[in-house]
Amino acid sequence: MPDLAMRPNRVAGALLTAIEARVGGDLHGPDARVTGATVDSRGVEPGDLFCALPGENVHGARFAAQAVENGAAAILTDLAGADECRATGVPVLVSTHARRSAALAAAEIYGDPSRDFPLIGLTGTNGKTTTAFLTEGALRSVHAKVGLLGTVEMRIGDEAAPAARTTTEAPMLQGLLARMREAGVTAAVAEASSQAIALERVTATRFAVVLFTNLSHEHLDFHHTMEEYFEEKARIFTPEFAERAVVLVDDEWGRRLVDEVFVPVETVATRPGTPWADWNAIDAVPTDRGGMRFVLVAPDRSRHDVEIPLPGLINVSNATGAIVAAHAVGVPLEDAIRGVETARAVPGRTEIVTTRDAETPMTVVDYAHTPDGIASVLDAMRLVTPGRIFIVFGCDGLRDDSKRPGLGTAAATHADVVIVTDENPRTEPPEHIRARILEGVDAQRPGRRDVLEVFPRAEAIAAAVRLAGPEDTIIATGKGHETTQEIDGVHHPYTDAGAFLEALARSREERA
Ligand SMILES: CC(=O)N[C@H]1[C@@H](OP(=O)(O)OP(=O)(O)OC[C@H]2O[C@@H](n3ccc(=O)[nH]c3=O)[C@H](O)[C@@H]2O)O[C@H](CO)[C@@H](O)[C@@H]1O[C@H](C)C(=O)N[C@@H](C)C(=O)N[C@H](CCC(=O)O)C(=O)O
Ligand SMILES: Nc1ncnc2c1ncn2[C@@H]1O[C@H](COP(=O)(O)OP(=O)(O)OP(=O)(O)O)[C@@H](O)[C@H]1O
Repeated sequence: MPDLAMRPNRVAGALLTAIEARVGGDLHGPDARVTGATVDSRGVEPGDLFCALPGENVHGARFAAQAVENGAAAILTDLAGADECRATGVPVLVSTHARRSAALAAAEIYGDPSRDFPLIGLTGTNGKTTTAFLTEGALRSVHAKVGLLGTVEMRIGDEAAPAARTTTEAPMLQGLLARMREAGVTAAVAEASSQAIALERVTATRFAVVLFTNLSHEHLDFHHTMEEYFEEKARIFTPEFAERAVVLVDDEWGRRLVDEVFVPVETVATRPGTPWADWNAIDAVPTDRGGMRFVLVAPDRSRHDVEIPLPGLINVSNATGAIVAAHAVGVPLEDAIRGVETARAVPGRTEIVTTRDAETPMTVVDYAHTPDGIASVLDAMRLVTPGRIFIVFGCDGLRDDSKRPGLGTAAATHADVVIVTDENPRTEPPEHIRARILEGVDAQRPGRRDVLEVFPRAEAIAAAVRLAGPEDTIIATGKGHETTQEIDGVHHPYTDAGAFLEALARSREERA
């Protein structure tokens, strides 16, 4: 797979006075042309505007001198960073809203690339990455070169790079979009996390369509309340960001969003019991290949058969959202359906590691890390499991502590055998994280029947493999596509798929 160039090769750039006019800050120093933008001094290229932003640990202005040494032609910062940046001698643009200004400046420098091809934005608690891959498939059915930006990877046609975060910082996002335009991309899809919206990473980005998947408990360490979390997501359903919207109305938040959307909106219902919407996915049943078959009813009441290789109603929702969003940017409906049916597999999301045979269970790697995600994926696996469902999971350290009991309750409610283990504890004591999850397990299953606490994680997977029979399914959730486990600041090489394969090989040897 060829490496991905993160920026365009040719950039006209922008004058600082033009940027000042757009962002509304104060320019100190002479006018100059800047030809790129970055928030990280280590990634500065000659001619860049270095955006020195306040961080959680340190102010970016601390790195102003290093940025200038690396070739930064000018700096954008806030009042707190102004003196340190001005001491470097390059022109400094000071803005009271530096994050927002950085996004607007980057869009100006790269020539507002999101206006030059249809970009679909996806937001919601669960299903963004899966829907992004499915949407990419739908777009590919008629577009020769498609872009994708999300949690797993950033991709332009056949070139790709692993992604560090769901939604990258605005200057990199604008650079990537400009690179897409230069490379001949004619349609793209991008995940927009709620944190990214709050941190202005998608500001100055124009979405032809924004899609809302669902909302449930997540990131409340950052957003504090569900109300605030919802309001943040709702921000991109306005003319500042979007031309039109597609909203899944399976949950109360989607139904509420429809009333607050300020752009033309199409509604989508994908679950039994959801009131009839513009688009409806009905009669969903599992296929004997482990996927789902359903009927999509279009607004003109025409009926379309859809068959996807992914399990459960969650993926019926994801596939339907992808089809409707792609259709909204001009992909003919039948092409969008065929494209979703044959989309690239999504790494680490309901990904089957081994199918069941006469002796061993089916093993699955997944990325559910919210209570709703765990409940939903276990329900999805139930449809393809004649026996018991084992779940192996933990929770990341230094993230939303309040969701941990909810994870435990969801697992104890929807799985048969619950194995609590470690995920990426980071610098938190792992036993504290496990204890918080077990509080929720106990609320649902006070006697702890079929509940185990096993660590390290590979041992937990091995324990599940020892206990499960051929009719059973073992699902390890929370790490998905990740290739390391972060413990005490060290990233240890580790994959759940590798742990499964090793444990299965060992159990085969023991039986032989
Ligand atoms: C809260 C948040 O957004 N944090 C991001 C922020 O980190 P920070 O504020 O701690 O940065 P810092 O270390 O204090 O540094 C301050 C500034 O100095 C700069 N710097 C730092 C060192 C240096 O040598 N040179 C330099 O210029 C940094 O680029 C930064 O701009 O700036 C860093 C550099 O851009 C990001 O890596 C970091 O994201 C962290 C990793 C993160 O976890 N972010 C989460 C909240 C996040 O964005 N998650 C969402 C949602 C995921 C989901 O869908 O579930 C996402 O979109 O991924
Ligand atoms: N529509 C859905 N509703 C609820 N849960 C879902 C849905 N789609 C997927 N999931 C579950 O959530 C997990 C994460 O899915 P996915 O990566 O597609 O979502 P995401 O929104 O991109 O999350 P993140 O940004 O954290 O990666 C999946 O592994 C699956 O267990």
